[in-house]
Amino acid sequence: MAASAIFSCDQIGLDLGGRSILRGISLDVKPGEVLGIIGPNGAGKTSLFEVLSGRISPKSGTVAYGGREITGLPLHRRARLGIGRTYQTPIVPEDMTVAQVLKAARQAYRPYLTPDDAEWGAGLVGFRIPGAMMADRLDTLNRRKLLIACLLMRRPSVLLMDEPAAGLINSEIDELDDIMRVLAKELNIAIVLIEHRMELLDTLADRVLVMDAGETIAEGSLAEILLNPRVKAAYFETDAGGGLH
Ligand SMILES: Nc1ncnc2c1ncn2[C@@H]1O[C@H](COP(=O)(O)OP(=O)(O)OP(=O)(O)O)[C@@H](O)[C@H]1O
Repeated sequence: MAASAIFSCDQIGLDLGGRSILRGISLDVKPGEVLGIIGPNGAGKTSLFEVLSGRISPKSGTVAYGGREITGLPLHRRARLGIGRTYQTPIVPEDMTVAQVLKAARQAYRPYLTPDDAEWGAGLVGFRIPGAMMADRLDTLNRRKLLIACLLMRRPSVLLMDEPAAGLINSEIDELDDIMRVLAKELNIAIVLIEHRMELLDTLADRVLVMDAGETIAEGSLAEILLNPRVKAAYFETDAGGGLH
């Protein structure tokens, strides 16, 4: 792990359903840095997030946060350390108002947070929906904003974001892009971002890691990885099937 990294994994191996899903995946991210992860469908990106967030234990390898090994720590304990995760589909509770969701997040665990904390989190993502609105009536962008606000009020130092732009139109993606830049560059949050939109990675990612079939095939700036022959092969060979994801 690089000396200044806040979060890292080393040589992660994972088997699921008797199949090898991840082999030898290592990465690290520094405060304020955005690390993009791309790769074709089935490359193992989401499985890697399962391991990084603590939902699944790897077969081999380690995960570390702030210089401390946390491989055996479950999801809720990692959240308390300051590692937040967002999912591809922004699922919000069906029977709660926006205010109730924010309150539940404030009181999910100690220390309980104040309404000011929640307001701060909501303000950072520009979430301006009245508290009385039912959360399941929100559009995709506002669902994402609400869920990110719930994480931000805890002042996380690492965010694992799985395709946060999925289901958004271009103007919304631009807004999200601005929000993420503020989180990384002004709040100094380390962000690991699964994203297949090159435009978003181009403006946001400091480095990009490319996965294919459970392995890392390239890592570097977006310009560098696009010139990499293995990346080109993975990109063009899978293009008919949807390209990089
Ligand atoms: N619970 C599971 N049991 C068995 N195999 C699984 C399980 N979860 C995922 N896989 C397999 O692991 C491989 C990696 O899947 P994963 O969803 O991590 O890839 P991905 O890169 O996120 O793909 P996508 O871009 O389509 O989301 C796939 O072949 C998938 O079928």
